[in-house]
Amino acid sequence: MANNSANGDHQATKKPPPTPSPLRFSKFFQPNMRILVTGGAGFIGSHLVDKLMENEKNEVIVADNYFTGSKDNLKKWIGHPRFELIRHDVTEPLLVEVDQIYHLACPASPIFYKHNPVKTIKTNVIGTLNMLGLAKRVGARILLTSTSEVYGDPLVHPQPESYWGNVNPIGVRSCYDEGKRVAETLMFDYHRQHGIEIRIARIFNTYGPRMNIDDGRVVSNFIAQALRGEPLTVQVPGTQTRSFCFVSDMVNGLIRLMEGEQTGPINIGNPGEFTMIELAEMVKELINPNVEIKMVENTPDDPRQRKPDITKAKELLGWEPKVKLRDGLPLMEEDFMLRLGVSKKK
Ligand SMILES: NC(=O)c1ccc[n+]([C@@H]2O[C@H](COP(=O)([O-])OP(=O)(O)OC[C@H]3O[C@@H](n4cnc5c(N)ncnc54)[C@H](O)[C@@H]3O)[C@@H](O)[C@H]2O)c1
Ligand SMILES: O=c1ccn([C@@H]2O[C@H](COP(=O)(O)OP(=O)(O)O[C@H]3OC[C@@H](O)[C@H](O)[C@H]3O)[C@@H](O)[C@H]2O)c(=O)[nH]1
Repeated sequence: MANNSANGDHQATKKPPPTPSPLRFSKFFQPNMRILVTGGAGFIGSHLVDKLMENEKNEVIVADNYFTGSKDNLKKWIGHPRFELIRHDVTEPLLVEVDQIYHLACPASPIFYKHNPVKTIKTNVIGTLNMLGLAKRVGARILLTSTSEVYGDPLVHPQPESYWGNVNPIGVRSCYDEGKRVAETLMFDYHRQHGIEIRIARIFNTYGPRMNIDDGRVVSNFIAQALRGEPLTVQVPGTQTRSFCFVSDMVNGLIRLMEGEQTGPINIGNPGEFTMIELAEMVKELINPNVEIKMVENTPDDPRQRKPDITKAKELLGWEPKVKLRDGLPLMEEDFMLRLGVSKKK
């Protein structure tokens, strides 16, 4: 009898191929993109996670030490098959297999970053080194959320990315602003020396739902004070300016930067500029016309003016903010009313 296999005809002996694991066809276990978000339990991070999770092809891993963030911000994703939450401090190395890293971990409110300045600078320097080491090992693209604070108390106004800044290297804010400047340096050195794909966003003041109620930042302070019927505390002189970006605009800008071809640094912020007195008056008008505005002491090295030049973001990313301060404040008020358990004060 002819041996079928001898003439290359394997018909008789051929076994069917092994059945692939059913997981191969599950959308949950075949993500196109595994994304690490450090600081993902915080304010901006948790909104970024919400947006990334909308895409069924993304698997999202959050690493956070809960210093200023909370599991509460991520509660709708806990237990989801495409989501993982790790209690982890970025000053320690992290071994995970990912394609993209959004590196946000760092306290952002001045009262929190000044609380333990040595830890803040370690988070910025050692934390960023660890995340760059991870990016290098697994070939991931990494985005750093730097800050407008790298411009310090700026002498150029508005601030373009080409401005090198006016930062006090030994002041009480230095753990944060110099920390972020070193983090930017590390990003570029890893890029030049090791070819790591980097993205740097310089974020300007961002506000929105889920900010910590007693976070200490100006928008959350004023809204909480207005809802509690307490005086709005404007720190002297009150003529200092900031430009406030709503968090949904910020998240869209960060994703646009990560997905595009530009390393940055690129300013992401809303150029609408307000003095702190103007902000207090707007909060009073929109939220509680009965509250007082009270002038209080300021802290050292408070930048006197801040407004992003977003020409690069517009031209290179096709991004610009959409939500005006006047429209964003009521969205934040709703969230604060729920969390404070209070009703409208009008
Ligand atoms: N919100 C803004 O106006 C603004 C402006 C400029 C830059 N940024 C940057 O954006 C990022 C997010 O800011 P945010 O406003 O969401 O602040 P946030 O404080 O709400 O979030 C920071 C998150 O990082 C976590 N974290 C802090 N140190 C950590 C560590 N060592 N290891 C692991 N996790 C750690 C915190 O627990 C928190 O969840 C920060 O990098 C901040 O510097 C924010
Ligand atoms: O109750 C308050 C709180 C703050 N302020 C003033 O409001 C201005 C903004 O202060 P915030 O604490 O909100 O934030 P800052 O702009 O100083 O720093 C922020 O900058 C960009 C990010 O990197 C950080 O989120 C944060 O450091 C300051 O001039 C401050 O003096 C008040 O007038 N009243």
